[in-house]
Amino acid sequence: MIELKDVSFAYEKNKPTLKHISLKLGGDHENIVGIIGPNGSGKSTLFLNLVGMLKPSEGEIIVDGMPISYHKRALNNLRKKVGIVFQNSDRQIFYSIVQDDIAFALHNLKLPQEEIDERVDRVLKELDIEALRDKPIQYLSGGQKKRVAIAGILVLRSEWLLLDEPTAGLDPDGKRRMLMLMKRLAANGQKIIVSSHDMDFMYEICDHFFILNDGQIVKSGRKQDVFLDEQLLRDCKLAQPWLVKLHQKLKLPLYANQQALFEAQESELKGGESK
Ligand SMILES: Nc1ncnc2c1ncn2[C@@H]1O[C@H](COP(=O)(O)OP(=O)(O)OP(=O)(O)O)[C@@H](O)[C@H]1O
Repeated sequence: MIELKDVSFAYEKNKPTLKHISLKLGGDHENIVGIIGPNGSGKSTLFLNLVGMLKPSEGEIIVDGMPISYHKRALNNLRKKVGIVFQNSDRQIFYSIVQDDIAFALHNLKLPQEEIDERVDRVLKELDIEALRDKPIQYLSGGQKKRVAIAGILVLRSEWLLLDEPTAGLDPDGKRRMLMLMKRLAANGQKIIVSSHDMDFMYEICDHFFILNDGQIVKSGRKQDVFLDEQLLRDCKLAQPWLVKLHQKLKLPLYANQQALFEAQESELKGGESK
């Protein structure tokens, strides 16, 4: 469980970017938590506070019952628990060849070579990037770099995975793969915190949401709690997912994902045919 207690953060004195945030992450049935909010609302700043790269100006962050300690060794231990994939993949790629980059943090942890090889092999397969194994990173596309950056964090097998805009720059197939990967990880018990401006993606993947606006949490809850309030979404410059629009404008049931909608329509069509 990660708990924020009255956390504020300011890059510049007296101009807080995060304002008195109190929340709990990692409750039952909340494997994938979404942080949504307009540009500049503080999502990335919140993520950097969660991994100890920024320190709250006020309040504290408690991970598994212990307040984050900002000493070097404590922060190294925290990174084993909470991994982050930045919005900009270049920020976390250090080595020139894909497999060396993915193995980098594992060498730092001084794991035996055999285990490093096994973990790297597995993650290359999982992300379907085995063909990139020996490629120089400078020749990869943006979407490929994103997958390498994610691989470099997944190998650490941290309990928490923070994904800042994981679908930015991905084509529709890349987005679909990301969705499947996150579902697979969550089904295996991985706790994920994700932020994205793609509301259809977030609606489908997240179990629980926090809306951040101007550094404050203005709403939290499940899909139906946060996405049915049109006025709130407008105030926070957020789009309504298409499944929510179908529900509100066409009075269809509120489907959790497009598969549920298609299955329901299909069985209705079949029912009509058999009459
Ligand atoms: N290193 C920094 N120094 C000073 N101000 C910063 C710094 N990084 C971010 N900010 C400011 O903090 C505010 C929140 O930025 P942040 O990147 O956390 O927002 P965000 O919600 O992630 O935005 P986006 O959706 O555009 O990624 C913005 O006003 C931004 O200009």
